[in-house]
Amino acid sequence: MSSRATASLYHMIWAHYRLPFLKVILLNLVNAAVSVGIIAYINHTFISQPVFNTLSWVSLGYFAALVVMLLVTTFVSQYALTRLGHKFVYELRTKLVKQIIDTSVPQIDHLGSARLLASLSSDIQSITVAFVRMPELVQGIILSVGVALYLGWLSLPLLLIVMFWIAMTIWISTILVKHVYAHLTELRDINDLLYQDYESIIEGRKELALNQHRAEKLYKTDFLTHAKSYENTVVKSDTFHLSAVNWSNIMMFAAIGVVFAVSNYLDIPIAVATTFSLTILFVQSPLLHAVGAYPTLQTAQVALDKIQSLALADYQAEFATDVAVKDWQSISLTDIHYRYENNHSDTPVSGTKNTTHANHILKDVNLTLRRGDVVFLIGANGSGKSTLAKIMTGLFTPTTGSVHIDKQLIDSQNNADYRQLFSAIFSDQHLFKQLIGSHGNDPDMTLVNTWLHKLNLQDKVSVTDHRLSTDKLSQGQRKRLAMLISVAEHKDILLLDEWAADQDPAFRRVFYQTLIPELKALGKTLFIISHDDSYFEHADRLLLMKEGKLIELNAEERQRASADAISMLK
Ligand SMILES: Nc1ncnc2c1ncn2[C@@H]1O[C@H](COP(=O)(O)OP(=O)(O)OP(=O)(O)O)[C@@H](O)[C@H]1O
Repeated sequence: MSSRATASLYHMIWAHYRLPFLKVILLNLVNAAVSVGIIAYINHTFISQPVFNTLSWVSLGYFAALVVMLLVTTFVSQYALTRLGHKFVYELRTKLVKQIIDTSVPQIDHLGSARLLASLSSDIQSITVAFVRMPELVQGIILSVGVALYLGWLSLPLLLIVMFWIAMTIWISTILVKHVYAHLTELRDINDLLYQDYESIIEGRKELALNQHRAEKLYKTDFLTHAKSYENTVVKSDTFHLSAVNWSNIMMFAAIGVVFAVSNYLDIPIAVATTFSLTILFVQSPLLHAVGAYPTLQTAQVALDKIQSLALADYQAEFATDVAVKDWQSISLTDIHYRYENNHSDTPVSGTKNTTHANHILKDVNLTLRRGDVVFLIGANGSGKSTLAKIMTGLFTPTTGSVHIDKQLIDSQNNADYRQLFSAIFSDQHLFKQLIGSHGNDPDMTLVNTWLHKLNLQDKVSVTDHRLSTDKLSQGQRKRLAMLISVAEHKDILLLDEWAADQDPAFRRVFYQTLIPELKALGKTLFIISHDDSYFEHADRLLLMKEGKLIELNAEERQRASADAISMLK
């Protein structure tokens, strides 16, 4: 493992938890001092006594007191480190979730839920395990240093030889551990692939149930390959880890032989050699646990690197709950171009030259939305309507061009505030069961109950403590429920992306003829993406999106669109 890579985990702990960490180190030092005290006491009182029966009850009493002190200091120091570790993990988890909330929608779309869930579950888990094992590493190191000081005081030459032996042991062990790290990094990448498989299996459950060939292919070709490769890699990783632990374990026993051989050669008293051997046996377990804990720190580092590679937004504690401009009159989109970052197709869009704008989904879009407008946006599939809706709502940032609310430019500083003006219902709407009113207050229940009836949901859904009783509804009913949630939010602008497409003809008529005027009467500005040519007359303005270009239709064109929308879209 590169020391640069590990540095960042330690750096993070040091940067944010310096004081508590120093407290933990201090507690470990006390614990190491008590441990060395016990060894010194055994050496002085038990081993170096000329005759064994000179031992008194008082000496045994002191020894028992030292053992109790060791018990207490070990517990207290480990407890302090464990608490610190879990605090670190809590803060990491809570910050990560807030960062995901604050990260731009295109970046989250790009990462996909599988990668994010892998980080939220397995990366956090890895870091937690590392912290649970960290006391062993810290205590092992501190204890070894404390014990080395005592042994150096007893016999420096013997200590130097023993240290050389242990250093050689650890050096070879580190070479083995490097392989562990390489396999752990590989394992983490395989974990991402496994999460993608889990996602496909859960999200595609209906398609897989209907097509067992696809299920078999997904299971055998993708999932089993990834699961097998995980198994192979984890076995390799564990083998190197076990080899490192066993190598260290056995070489520590061999060190006892070295101690006696060297003592014999250098004429070092047998009592000193015995103390050395006893001490090696005493530190063997903590030292080996420390060596064993090291890979978990490496896994944590891999996890931390993975979290950092998600390129999430910087952490900030606050939520953007202000509104950019309260009494706004217009929103203007000027010279907007938009290109999806992951759309690497070099194929020029038909009829266009391969200029720098060739792959742009939106091309030179200009639009002013006035307060109170009811705007319909029509256009062929894939023409860019939803993309425009996402730019209008501030969910996407235009590749070039600008968005203004009145005279104020929307930029990264005020974009989150600007978005608070909108409620939107997209095709992949997520239904939150908790109703929220304007500015995060409780919803106006009179309004909610009225709209529950208007949306004809009164027999399906009830609202208790501002919570919807269910979201297990048909697709069309779910869209109506989304409308209820939006009405309760009481935002200035409501954006509907083909909302009526899932409604039956009777309710579609209710929507265009009754609900739109009522929403307008509530003071809302409506931006509605629609294919329903028989209702275009209900719009104040009709816009047409054609291959990424936006055109506003005049009276004559609107009549043509209502009569023959298909010819207009072509
Ligand atoms: N996440 C994405 N990554 C890359 N390209 C995308 C992405 N989403 C959409 N596109 C591209 O952008 C184009 C416009 O998509 P958009 O969803 O805006 O169309 P639309 O007019 O709303 O279509 P529809 O009527 O089918 O909903 C599509 O042709 C597609 O090629």
